Amino acid sequence: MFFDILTLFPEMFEGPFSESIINRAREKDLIEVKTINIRDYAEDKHNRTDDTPYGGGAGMVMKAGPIYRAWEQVKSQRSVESKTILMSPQGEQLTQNIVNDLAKEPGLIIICGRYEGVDERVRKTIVDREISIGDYVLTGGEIPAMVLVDAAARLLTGVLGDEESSKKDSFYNGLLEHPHYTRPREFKGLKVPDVLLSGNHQLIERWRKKESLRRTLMRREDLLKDKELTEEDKKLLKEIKAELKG
Ligand SMILES: NC(=O)c1ccc(NCc2ccccc2)nc1
Repeated sequence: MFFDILTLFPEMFEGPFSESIINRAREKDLIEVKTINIRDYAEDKHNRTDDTPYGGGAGMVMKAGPIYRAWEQVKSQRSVESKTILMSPQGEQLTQNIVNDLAKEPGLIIICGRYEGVDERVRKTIVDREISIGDYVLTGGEIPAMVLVDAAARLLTGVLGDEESSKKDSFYNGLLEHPHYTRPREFKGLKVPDVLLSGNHQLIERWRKKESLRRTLMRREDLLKDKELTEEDKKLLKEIKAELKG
């Protein structure tokens, strides 16, 4: 899978993508990450990539021309079709389901806006999907782009070793993850739950499922609404609610 990232700050990607999992994935040719500097496609003598907003008001808007020309360039260099994503606060909220979909694409072109945003003609001509990583404004779309690349790349076969499997992920089955423990058995007077030491894998799986449901009920009841619950889930939830009544 390839990620062609259109940005004014390519060097921002050096650090995060030269470390750990993403780097290993790049070395194993599982992913290719290319950054394209939008400024290289500015055409006026001042190399402008932004300008003042029509209609007045504070701030600057990214010009459509340089983004469009950078986009044409990366498009022309890829033999397979790819979706173009704009990272922006006006986008649809990124969820694991959206990441699962996007990770199936052969590649993505990701536009990182700056300033107050990008000229609307960018959306109208080349953007297939506009995505937000949350309801807050950042100085640019670069960090959201890193989030999207990280979340998608880790789902690709071979990127995570089996010790880091993404299969049982919290959002993979629509629930929050159960508590995790590792050595030592006691830390600051807090013991590991006996069931986890029992070696009884059926009991352990039941405990994990129940704790996932408990945590989801306590922290993210909204996730429970979207999930089809199995008979076992319903039974465990009944137990949890009875325990909450004390
Ligand atoms: N919440 C997000 O995903 C996000 C994305 C980008 C961003 N800032 C750059 C920008 C602002 C407006 C329009 C397009 C890009 N801030 C937050």
